[in-house]
Amino acid sequence: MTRVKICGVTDDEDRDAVVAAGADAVGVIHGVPVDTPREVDEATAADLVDGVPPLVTSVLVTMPTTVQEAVTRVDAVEPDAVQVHDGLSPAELGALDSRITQSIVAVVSADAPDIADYAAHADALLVDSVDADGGGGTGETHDWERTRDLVDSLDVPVVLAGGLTPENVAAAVETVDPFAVDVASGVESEGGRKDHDAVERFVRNATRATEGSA
Ligand SMILES: O=C(O)c1ccccc1N[C@@H]1O[C@H](COP(=O)(O)O)[C@@H](O)[C@H]1O
Repeated sequence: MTRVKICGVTDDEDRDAVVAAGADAVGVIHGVPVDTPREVDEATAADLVDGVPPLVTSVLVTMPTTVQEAVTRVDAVEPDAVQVHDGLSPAELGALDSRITQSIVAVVSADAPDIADYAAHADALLVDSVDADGGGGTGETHDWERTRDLVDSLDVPVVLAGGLTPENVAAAVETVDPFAVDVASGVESEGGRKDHDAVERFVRNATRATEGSA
């Protein structure tokens, strides 16, 4: 069954709507050196994570430049998992793993040369359409067939992200058969605000596609 993560909530109302829609995971973005309306400050990130109920996974999405920076953010926000975009090498992810109890989701571009190295040092891989600054939230899709190959060849869970919407998520699930799908800008009414109807449709369409392929 393909799970669903909705990323980039910025207030309690959107977080609660994402949970009510049936998402498996909620992403909070903090500590990213890119210009995005979805980033929140440390205190807001910690409050949003604190309000995620049991049995739903809270994910801190961040772009640290050092292991210590990642540890400091994880300790402050206390998520269930940390999603690391850019900045850390596979070996540094291994070092991070020894210093935190949270699961690590490593973000890679579908055409990166060192995907297997990241897979060896992470609990899951998130394959995204990464921009020139290493950030996500691009709203762009990538070659889903390449990600399907990763699903078939790697042992770690693979999360599909990049340009997903309520309209294309069913086709994405059918093509890639990922462990989970992840969306940020594709379910917004404006930058940083979730469209609750779109969130519900995204979760429903991803779930129905999963049931159809079972
Ligand atoms: O969403 C952002 O602004 C962002 C900024 C920096 C790093 C990661 C970010 N988001 C992640 O990118 C994926 C894909 O986003 P989209 O659906 O294409 O808009 C998103 O799921 C976040 O995990």
